[in-house]
Amino acid sequence: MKPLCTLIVVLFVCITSFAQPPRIIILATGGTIAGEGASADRAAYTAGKVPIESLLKAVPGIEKIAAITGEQIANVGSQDMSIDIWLKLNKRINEIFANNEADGIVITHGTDTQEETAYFLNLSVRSGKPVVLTGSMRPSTAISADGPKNLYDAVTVAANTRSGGRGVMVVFNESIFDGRDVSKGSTTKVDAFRSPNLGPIGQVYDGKVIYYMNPIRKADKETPFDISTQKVLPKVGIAYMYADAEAGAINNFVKEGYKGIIIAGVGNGNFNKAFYDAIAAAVKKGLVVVRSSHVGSGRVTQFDEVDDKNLGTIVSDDLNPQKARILLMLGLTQTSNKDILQSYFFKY
Ligand SMILES: NC(=O)C[C@H](N)C(=O)O
Repeated sequence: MKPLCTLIVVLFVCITSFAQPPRIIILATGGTIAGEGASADRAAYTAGKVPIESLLKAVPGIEKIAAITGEQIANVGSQDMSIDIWLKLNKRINEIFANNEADGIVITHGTDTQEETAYFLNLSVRSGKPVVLTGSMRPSTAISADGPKNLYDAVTVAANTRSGGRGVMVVFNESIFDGRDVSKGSTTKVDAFRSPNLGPIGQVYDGKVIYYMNPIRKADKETPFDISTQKVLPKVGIAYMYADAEAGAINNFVKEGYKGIIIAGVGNGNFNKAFYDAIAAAVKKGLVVVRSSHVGSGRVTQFDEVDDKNLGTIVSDDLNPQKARILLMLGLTQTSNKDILQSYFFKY
């Protein structure tokens, strides 16, 4: 009789836990998805106005995918995204997963800096559970606003059991992107995101999630970037190289006490003599200088036209300058050893 009772209890627990819908928490930060304008076009709209409760009301059927709760972390246009908000997001996400409050998280976010937040969280969230960012290109008050569909798709992806262990993702216009490679590729179009080195890792279509690949460059549970006690991050600036550029930005970063500089170089992370001399001086002063490129895709490789050994620079691999800045800021919270920092750029 006893084993039979145990079996019945186990079956009951299994059935009731299977019957539970996935629990998704939406962390809202603002953006055009929460944008509001006076007319049905995009003229003079303001990003980051509408609260998460109203965004959810505009998505019919979303309650059938998951048990959803919303929290307002911030309400800004993502041009005003800040390290403060990043640290707040990181803390709340790690807390949600540590306390088993949700099976997945969706973050609504402006598109301008969405790729940066996605990569920051890809490096710093201590969990393999799904974290998905989304947003929109048209404000909530515009004709054919794309926010409700993107939010529906993002929740669909976050609630899917196959979405775990793929790092932080961006879901936009029915594509699923790896948070490391994704980049904004159009200033205005609804199809705003690209993954310049990989392509999308999957698709979400009519409520179905299909994956084509699994990103391996992610930090997940083993992240070395524990920033739970961090109030600020080491300052890292970006200097943009172009024909006949002067090195004022680099010299200013040194003067202002920055700890690192990313060079948004031309081609394979190249720069002119003015940059070379300023970089050499910055490295002598102890700043970590990383060569990246503003080309938009491809790797920056070591020891080609620039002698990194002699100059004391390291390379970003295929991270664009704004993502290289994030990895260097997080890396510098752990070490200032250039070999270790370079190994981060080849690993993450
Ligand atoms: N489409 C958008 O979300 C653009 C807006 N400036 C933002 O990043 O918040």
